[in-house]
Amino acid sequence: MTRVTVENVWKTYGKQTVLERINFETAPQSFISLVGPSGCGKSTFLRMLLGDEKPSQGRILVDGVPLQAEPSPDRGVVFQKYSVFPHLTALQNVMLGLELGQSPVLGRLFGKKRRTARDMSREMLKSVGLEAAESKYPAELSGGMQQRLAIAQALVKRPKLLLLDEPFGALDPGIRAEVHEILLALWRETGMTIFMVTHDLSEAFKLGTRVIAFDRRKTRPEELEAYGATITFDLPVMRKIVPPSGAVTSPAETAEAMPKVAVAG
Ligand SMILES: Nc1ncnc2c1ncn2[C@@H]1O[C@H](COP(=O)(O)OP(=O)(O)OP(=O)(O)O)[C@@H](O)[C@H]1O
Repeated sequence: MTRVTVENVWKTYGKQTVLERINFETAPQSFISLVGPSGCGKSTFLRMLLGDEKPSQGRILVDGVPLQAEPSPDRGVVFQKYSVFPHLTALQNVMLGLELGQSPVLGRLFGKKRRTARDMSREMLKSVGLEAAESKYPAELSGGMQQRLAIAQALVKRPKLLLLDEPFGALDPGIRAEVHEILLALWRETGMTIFMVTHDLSEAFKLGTRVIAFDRRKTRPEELEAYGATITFDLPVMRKIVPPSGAVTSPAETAEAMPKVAVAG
C-alpha cells in the first residue's frame, strides 16, 4: 500500500512560479482528484509525480523514499489522448508495457517470458472488457475503448501509482460512466494510489477519496509571475471502500485529511 508525501514543493520555470508550498500526505489506497483552473499547474504536478519534471524546491517521497527523477514501472500514466500506439494492436499495446520494462533495449521478449507477458496482457484486456478486441488497432476502437486500452497498458505493470491527466475529458457521459466503473473496480482490486487531474468537479467527487484544489492566492497581473498556485482546498470524500477481502471500511484518509477552508485569495 503506497503512501505519497509531498514536502514543501515549489516549481518555477525561469521567473515564473507555477506552484508553491505544496504539502500533503496520502493515506494508502487513496484516489486523489486534482482540480483547479486552467494553467494552475495540475499537469506540472502530475509530471513531477511521474518523474518527468523535478521540483525546483522541496521533495516528493513514495513510501518514505525520494521519488526517482525518471519514469519507473512503479508509476503508470494515462493522458486524455495519444496514450496508446496507433500502429500496434490492442494486445501488442498492452504487451509493450511489459516488454519495455523487462527488455528496455530490444523492447521484445522471447520464449516463456513472452508467453507469460501475453497471458498477463490478455488477462488485463479482459479486466477492462476488451478481450474480444485484442487484434484491433486503436483507430478501430471507440474513444471509450481506447481509454480502457490505455488504462490496461498502464496497469499491466502493476504500478503502485496511477497518474491520470484528464483521462475521460474526451468521452461522452454514458461511456465516461462505464469507464469510471471499470477504473473503480481495478483501483479496489489492486490497492494502488491514483492521482487524477480533472476539470469536472462531479467526476472529482464521484471517483476521489479526496479532492485537492490548486489555485493562485494572488491574481493581480503584477503578481502573476512571482506567486504560484497552492492548495486552496483539500477535502476528504466520505465514501465506503470495498477492499478485495469484501470487508467494508471507511476511507483510510478520512481521519488524517481534515477538511480545510475552501477559499482562495
Ligand atoms: N516546460 C515548461 N516550460 C515553461 N513553462 C511551462 C512548462 N510546462 C508548463 N509550463 C507553464 O506552467 C503553467 C502551468 O501549466 P500546466 O499545464 O501544469 O497547467 P494545468 O493546470 O494542467 O492547465 P490545464 O488545466 O489548462 O491543462 C502554465 O503557465 C504553463 O505555461
